[in-house]
Amino acid sequence: MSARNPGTTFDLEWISNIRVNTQAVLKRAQHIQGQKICRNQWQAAWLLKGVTCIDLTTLAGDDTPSNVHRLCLKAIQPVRYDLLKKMDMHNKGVTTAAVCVYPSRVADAVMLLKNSNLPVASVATGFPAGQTPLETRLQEVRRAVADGATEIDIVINRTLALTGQWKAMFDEIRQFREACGDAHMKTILAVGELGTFTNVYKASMVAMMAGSDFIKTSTGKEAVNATYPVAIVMARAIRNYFLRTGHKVGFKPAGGIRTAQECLVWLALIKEELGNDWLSPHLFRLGASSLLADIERQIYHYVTGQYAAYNELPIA
Ligand SMILES: O=C[C@H](O)COP(=O)(O)O
Repeated sequence: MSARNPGTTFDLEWISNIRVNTQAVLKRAQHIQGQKICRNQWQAAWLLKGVTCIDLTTLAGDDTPSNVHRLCLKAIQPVRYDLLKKMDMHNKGVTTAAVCVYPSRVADAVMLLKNSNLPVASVATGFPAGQTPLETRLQEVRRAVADGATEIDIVINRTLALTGQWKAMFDEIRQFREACGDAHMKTILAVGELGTFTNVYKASMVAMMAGSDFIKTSTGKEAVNATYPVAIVMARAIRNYFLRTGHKVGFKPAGGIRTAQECLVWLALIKEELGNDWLSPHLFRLGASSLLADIERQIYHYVTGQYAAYNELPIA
């Protein structure tokens, strides 16, 4: 993780005159999606970079110690040994960036990962809706930290954002930040529920002023989750926050990211909008529960060159 973001005092001026140019954002997103991301020979290497940035996630009602156990084993060895060997990466300790679970499963994950360097991230603050009393949300953060989570993914209070109560939102996030103690805090904006790009920009800036170490798009439970236009808006807020304060805040798209191709687009977007410094797990995470399988499949194709022959297609 990057150096902690100490935050600033609340500065209304930073957000009061913001009007995001929707057309310009959409055009930029189209450009990034439409371009050829990288040459074929580099795809496996980029995908491996993507793997190291994944917060491997399970956030389901039927989570149990055993599926968290499997998740942790996968996080420790996300890509088959023979594939890593072909890429000469078998001795490099390739893992995902972290695992991400509900607070009740933190202790299971911590126990499984105690001999690895892998951090356990916990969602908290009434994830996904955040509609519980403030004291309950704070208590949930403290409990997850006490159980061993070193990263906390909080959700913002969308009611405050949608009613323009930015100072109140700042104050809440500040309290979450204090409750996190030494744990890093990722702040989930739930962008699909914020209505406008302008609100997304303002919420990003308020979250960073309040001391978030990362800003994250979505819980994965909203109708609309991580999209490229919204990511451009958040990346520009991160850039402006850096220019004003000198602090680099990380970015985590999450929700609905399923394919290797999407992973490559996300890496390209980060490289173009924020630069190479952000292309590391310290400043970039992909929150995903079902992305790894496709990445592993694509890496297999690229490093072995073994595509199924046409006459092997099961269409008899
Ligand atoms: O924070 C991570 C998200 O909840 C994961 O969403 P997903 O299950 O759509 O990959």
